[in-house]
Amino acid sequence: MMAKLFRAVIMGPPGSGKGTISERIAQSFGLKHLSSGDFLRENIAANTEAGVLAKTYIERGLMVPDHVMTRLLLPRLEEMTRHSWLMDGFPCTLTQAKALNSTCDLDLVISLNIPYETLKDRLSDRWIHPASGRVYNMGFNPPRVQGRDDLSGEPLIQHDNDQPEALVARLRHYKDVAKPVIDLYKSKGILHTFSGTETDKIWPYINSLLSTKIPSRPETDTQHIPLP
Ligand SMILES: Nc1ncnc2c1ncn2[C@@H]1O[C@H](COP(=O)(O)OP(=O)(O)OP(=O)(O)O)[C@@H](O)[C@H]1O
Ligand SMILES: O=c1ccn([C@@H]2O[C@H](COP(=O)(O)OP(=O)(O)O)[C@@H](O)[C@H]2O)c(=O)[nH]1
Repeated sequence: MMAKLFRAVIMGPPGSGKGTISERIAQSFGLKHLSSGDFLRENIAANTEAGVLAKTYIERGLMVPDHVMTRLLLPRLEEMTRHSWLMDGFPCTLTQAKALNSTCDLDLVISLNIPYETLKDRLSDRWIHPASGRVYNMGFNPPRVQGRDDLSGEPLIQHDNDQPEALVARLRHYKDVAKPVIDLYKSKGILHTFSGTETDKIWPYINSLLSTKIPSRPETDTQHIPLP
């Protein structure tokens, strides 16, 4: 008999380790790691109508409007009827959370609470492979060849909005928009918050929580796939 499907969301400010932890969860528990950022990048690369629109916001360092995000993501999530998944980067706002709520019942929400100094240090040293969204950090998980993506060998870049000058505003914005979302999930009794400065120390707690919720691996495919 197939195990019950599991739906989870991971939230946290920029640099809190959502992508890093999502990869570990995907590998350990066989959930599909869905990333709003990867999905937007794919739509931009494919020049879809929504992708072209989203690009105009992302290029200016702005969030993509709620109606564009929900129109893009919800139909894709509805198609994922046979998979357990972990969503990273969505919902970001209360409007997005309410829209997601009307589409599916979440089992669990992970919220990461990481000190500002840690976020600043990590992001000022974050290197990204733009085509895939793979992230590196020169201390924590450096690429095999400096400045190059491990799989494609293509150059890595840094985002201007990861630098300390832009970070304060991004964090303030995150706090404002995330608070009502966190309150919503708290009131539903599905919110689990993890605090700390190192993913390696937080990970065992997340791992043991998920082990109580997902008794056996629901699927064998451990690949990180962007949404179909
Ligand atoms: N749920 C969302 N709502 C609105 N805009 C979004 C959402 N998810 C992603 N975006 C947009 O896509 C961009 C890229 O997202 P992505 O999550 O890859 O990177 P990011 O902004 O560097 O986030 P983080 O620093 O948390 O990893 C964001 O900067 C934002 O403009
Ligand atoms: O314990 C950790 C976890 C993450 N990172 C790095 O911090 C940056 C932000 O992590 P991620 O992209 O996973 O965070 P997100 O923005 O998705 O929350 C990346 O360069 C990671 O390599 C780190 O240095 N130490």
